[in-house]
Amino acid sequence: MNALSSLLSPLGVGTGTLQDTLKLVVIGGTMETARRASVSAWNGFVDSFFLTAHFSEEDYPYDWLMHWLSKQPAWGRSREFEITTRSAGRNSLCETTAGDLEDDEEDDDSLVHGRRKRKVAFQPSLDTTHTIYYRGHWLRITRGKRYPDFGGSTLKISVVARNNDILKKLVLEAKREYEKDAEHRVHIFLADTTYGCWRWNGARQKRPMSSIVLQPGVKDMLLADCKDFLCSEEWYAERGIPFRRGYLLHGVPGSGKTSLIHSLAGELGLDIYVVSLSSKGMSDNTLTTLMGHVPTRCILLLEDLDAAFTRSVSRDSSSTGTPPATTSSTTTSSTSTTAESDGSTLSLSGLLNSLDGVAAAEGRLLFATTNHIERLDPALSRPGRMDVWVNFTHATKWQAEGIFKCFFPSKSSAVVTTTESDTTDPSQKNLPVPKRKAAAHAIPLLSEDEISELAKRFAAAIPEDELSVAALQGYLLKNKTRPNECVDEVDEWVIEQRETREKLKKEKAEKEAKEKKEAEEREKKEKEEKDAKEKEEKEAKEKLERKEARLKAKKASAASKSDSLVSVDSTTEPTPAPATATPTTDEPSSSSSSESETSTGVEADTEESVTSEEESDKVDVPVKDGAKKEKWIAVKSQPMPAAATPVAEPQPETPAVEEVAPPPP
Ligand SMILES: Nc1ncnc2c1ncn2[C@@H]1O[C@H](COP(=O)(O)OP(=O)(O)OP(=O)(O)O)[C@@H](O)[C@H]1O
Repeated sequence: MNALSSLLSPLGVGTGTLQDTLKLVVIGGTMETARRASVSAWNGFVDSFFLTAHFSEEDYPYDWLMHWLSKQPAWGRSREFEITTRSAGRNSLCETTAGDLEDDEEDDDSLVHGRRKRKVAFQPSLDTTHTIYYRGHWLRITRGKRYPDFGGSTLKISVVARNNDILKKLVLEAKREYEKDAEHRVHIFLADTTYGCWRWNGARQKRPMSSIVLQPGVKDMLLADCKDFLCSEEWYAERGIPFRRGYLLHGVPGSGKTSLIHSLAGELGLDIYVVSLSSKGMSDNTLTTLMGHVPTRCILLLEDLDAAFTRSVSRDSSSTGTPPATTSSTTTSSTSTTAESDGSTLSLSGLLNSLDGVAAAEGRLLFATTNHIERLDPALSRPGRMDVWVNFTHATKWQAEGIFKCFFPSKSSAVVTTTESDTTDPSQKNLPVPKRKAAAHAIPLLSEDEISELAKRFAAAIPEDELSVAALQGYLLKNKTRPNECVDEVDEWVIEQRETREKLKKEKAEKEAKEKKEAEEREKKEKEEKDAKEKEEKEAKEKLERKEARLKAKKASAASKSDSLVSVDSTTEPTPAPATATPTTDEPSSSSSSESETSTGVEADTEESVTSEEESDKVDVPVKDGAKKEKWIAVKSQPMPAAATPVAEPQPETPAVEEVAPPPP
């Protein structure tokens, strides 16, 4: 210590200060170690005594528990919140929590500037733990993230208990409550082709069956068939028939196909899984994966089945899937290009396999809708895949009357709060339940007789099977507060509709004719261009061939020339010494050919050049002094036997390759 104090004395630090600092360090360290030890001991204790259950956002129990938790006051009293206006999970029911801001809002349905007020809700933050007392047990509940980067919530519930009975009770209770609250909603799931999974798209209010007006018996038949199917699993199993049922709803647009499916889903308490076959990235594999992940009891909806066929859904790689008569080459090429460009490689066989292949889910009700049944491949619509076919037509008079009664409930039905009414008319059975809150607009309530009378008059004015039910609905919506005027003006409206339809038809025909004309012109132009190109190519080819022929001829003539020279040299008398020096062997031909090329063209050139070369052995060459001399060519490189070439006697003045002057005549 003395040594230490002597060491520190020059620095001005006293021994006492140092000691105090050391003491603080030791005490602090000890305390931190003790804290960590106790935390880890507590965690060990928790791990050994607590039962822990994990719930993932992708599965239903998560929704049940989130819904249950949202009703627990302790969950709402959390001291760390996320404030959100968005739905956290697939169940919009779970976004409201106890203690949310809605308590202060008087009217949920009130509108601000024509928009519904946004609901603001508290949600306990991620990674915070809440303790809730439930049936004599303390539950420790933590909401966490499944993947730190990609999101996806999980729920962890721990409880001190000997067995997991308490957790089972909790999940069952949460499920019951959820189902009770979700009773009036239909959940919609959409196919995500990127990840090959289903995404929750929203929960819609159930649509009463009574609001769908179809020909008598159609709704009842469908409902009974679906119910019968859902409770016949054993019957199917005993007979070895795959437990699936398919319904094909086909017919004109706006006739209630989709609405009926929504309504049936509500009535049967099923969720709807919608897949669009023409969506981007749809392939055989994706579809098979999606179909394999459809839950057992649900409605699988393939909307606008025929639309898939305009996107080259083919049974094999070469066919388009559409009946041959309707397949134009242009359509095929354009559709296949589109399919390739957006990565859609769905084939009809892939679709069929996914519907009833080994991996296809059982227990689901398959509904397919189409506006063009004639475009469907028979394999797709055969019994076993589509067991029940329902045709939807334009509105009949019966439907017109029914829909009018739906829009203008009579005094007596307006006060009925249940969905059952005692009228004998099936279209009046299960009239839509009156809204909980009075509508902003005042609908004059007429007596039942008055409404019946008006409905009959309305139906009489509607032409049979000419206008869609959706169109009638549009007209009634426009006149929802004026039942009498609505009927008075309906004749006028029908005329208007006809005129509009005619106009649209005419415009469409004109547009089509214009497009056709343009297409023809384009085709003609393309053909002309193609012909011109072909002609050009042909000419170029011919020119090339002629050139090649000329070259060949040149070569041949050169060869024959040298041969003939050799033979001439060897047989003729020796030539006297040349008068003038001559250029090399090819000089005469090249000069004459170039001359002819410029003057007479290619053919003349070829002939002339050949002729000139042929004649070049012996040409009358005008000599300066006017005397005509014969032109002789000798090739130096040609070895000539000494005995046979007396003319080749080397002359001292004669160059090696030269034009020799023939002997004077
Ligand atoms: N038979 C009907 N009964 C009641 N409402 C109908 C009926 N038909 C059509 N509608 C109304 O018309 C609108 C369009 O109906 P929906 O979408 O069901 O027709 P769709 O046949 O599926 O048409 P698309 O073939 O174009 O998809 C909806 O708002 C629906 O309320």
